[in-house]
Amino acid sequence: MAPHNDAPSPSGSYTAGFNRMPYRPTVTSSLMTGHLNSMEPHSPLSSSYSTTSESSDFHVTRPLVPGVYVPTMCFFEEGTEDVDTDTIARHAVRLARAGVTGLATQGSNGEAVHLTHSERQLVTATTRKALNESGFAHMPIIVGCGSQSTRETIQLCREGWEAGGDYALVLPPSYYAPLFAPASETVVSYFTAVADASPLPIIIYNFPGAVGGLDLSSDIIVGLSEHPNIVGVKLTCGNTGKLNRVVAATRNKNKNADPAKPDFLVLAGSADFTIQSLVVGGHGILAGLANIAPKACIKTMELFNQGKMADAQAMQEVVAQGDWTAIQGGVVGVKSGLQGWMGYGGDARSPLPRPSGEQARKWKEGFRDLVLLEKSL
Ligand SMILES: N[C@@H](CC=O)C(=O)O
Repeated sequence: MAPHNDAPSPSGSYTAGFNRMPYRPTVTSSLMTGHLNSMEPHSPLSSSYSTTSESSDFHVTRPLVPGVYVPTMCFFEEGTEDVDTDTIARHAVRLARAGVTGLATQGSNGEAVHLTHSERQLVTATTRKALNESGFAHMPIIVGCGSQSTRETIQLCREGWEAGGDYALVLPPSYYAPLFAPASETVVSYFTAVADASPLPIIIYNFPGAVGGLDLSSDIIVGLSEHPNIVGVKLTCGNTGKLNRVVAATRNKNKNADPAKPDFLVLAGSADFTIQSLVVGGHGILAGLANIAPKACIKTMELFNQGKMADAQAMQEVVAQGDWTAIQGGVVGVKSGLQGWMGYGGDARSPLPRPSGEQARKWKEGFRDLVLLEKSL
């Protein structure tokens, strides 16, 4: 896939965390609502994180580096189901203080499908503001932007940018997948069109379970990685063979690349295969379980990186067992677990069910060993 014509020359002065040429589509949309304008999500960073780019259109981007990224939960007021900005802010700061590398709003745990466009912006802007005000202005926010049409996905990317996001996590559309042109053609043209137009660099989201089984191959992902505005992938498919192929094919695109800042970030999409993905060259995780146990997820990576394999494996076993509860319970079970152990979480938006007392006890119990480990760290 040829780089887009608008890609600037290699001499560009871009300073973000991936060692590639910057990509600067022109952004003309202005969808800020009153409450977002008053929050000024970008302003606290305008000096310390500005690039010296020739284009004022280009969004300031925080480095995308290896580590643990958390798709944050979205919280709602009891009764009204209005977005609970206080809890969203508090949760973001708790995760940041635990030491995670970045957050993702509107990932699979963020109930994006339950939110209006303006609510999505409110969640992202609230998260940005909370991080900025608590000393984590450097921390990147990835915004879930996948939608069923190319047009709406681009709009969500623009709105995510306006709300203070740094990267867009994009699922392929799936509702009309049986009508897609031969093999991968429609999916490739979708990601290319979105990447061409998005002010946010794109992270491909491969989660077959969320898109009717549509599973992007390593060939497709590696091909898309050539686009200057596609900078990473989250693989929730759990296929570490694919992860290995993608890492191998996207490593060293830039011969001067800093290994701490990979050109193309390859993340495991679930905490239950953290060290398995690190073994084959992965750069970390973007995993819902870190809402419950951020320190255990970080420690698992650290032990592996320190070469303490037996300890890393022992910790991975506890993490994988906890993740089984998260996988079975989904957003309902993770919120219930948070409520049971941390005293906040509440319910998912209707029509997702409220857990019964017995179910709540089951979700809490499923996280017991993991939470005890977390509290010991
Ligand atoms: N199990 C996944 C679900 C989505 O990717 C996660 O941990 O986030």
